[in-house]
Amino acid sequence: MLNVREILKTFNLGTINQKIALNKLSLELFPNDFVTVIGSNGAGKSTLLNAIAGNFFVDSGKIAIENADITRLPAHKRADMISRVFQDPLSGTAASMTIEENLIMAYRRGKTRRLRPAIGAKERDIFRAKLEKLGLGLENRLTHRVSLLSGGQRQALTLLMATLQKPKLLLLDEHTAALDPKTAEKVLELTCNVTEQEHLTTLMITHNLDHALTFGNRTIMMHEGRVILDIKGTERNNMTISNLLQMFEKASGAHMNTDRMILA
Ligand SMILES: Nc1ncnc2c1ncn2[C@@H]1O[C@H](COP(=O)(O)OP(=O)(O)OP(=O)(O)O)[C@@H](O)[C@H]1O
Repeated sequence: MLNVREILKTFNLGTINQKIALNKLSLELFPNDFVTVIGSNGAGKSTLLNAIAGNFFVDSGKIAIENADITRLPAHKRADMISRVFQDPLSGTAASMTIEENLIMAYRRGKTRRLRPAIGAKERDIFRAKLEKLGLGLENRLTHRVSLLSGGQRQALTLLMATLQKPKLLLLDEHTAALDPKTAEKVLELTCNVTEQEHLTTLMITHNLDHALTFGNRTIMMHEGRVILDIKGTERNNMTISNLLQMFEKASGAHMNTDRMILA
């Protein structure tokens, strides 16, 4: 599904600030994989998602989705295939627009750009049905401005918008980290529901080691721009957080060093 082959990304090449953020990293995702990504600060997790989304071109290596080489495809041309949700609940939606105006933009993504009439009754029905599944009562607030919603409601709406047109790949960049624990759990539950219902292939960065082992079917650990562990199947099912930390230390020769790590 996603095939990342030996990608290299160096920032500030030839300067005192030179940094190899991705060091010939390889990763393969299979259809319906939900992979959680953990690692120390500066391990290259966000840079990996940026490379896949096309925020920059990698220095070398190859990125393919469903066997199509996208390595040199600009970000806007990857946007039909790849959806991304960021940490900041304010970043994924347009505050001054209504819920239905936000949804229609996502719904018509990648479709012909000719002038369209206003939102139709059929589209509203689809939005109501999808919003109802979130269980947040937003189906009755289609014409409310998004600025009136809470952070959790906005992040749930962003998630819905990111998956309204089924993406080939969903990238979640610590998308619950800025929410209070209860809301974070709710948004994670919604994430699981939508990825299962839509059979999505997903990469999710998290600093919460419990979430890393609980959600999805695979966990990868990154260190210094590489994937150093890929845990799945029975090994993952039986894994405790303490095992995970031990494995990290053995594979990397370092302590997992993160200012935001949540152990449980
Ligand atoms: N645009 C950039 N310019 C220069 N250096 C960068 C840039 N983006 C990332 N880096 C550097 O690349 C390395 C990897 O950063 P990245 O943000 O991918 O790490 P991360 O694993 O997501 O870390 P964190 O858990 O702290 O968010 C870091 O040393 C970072 O300072």
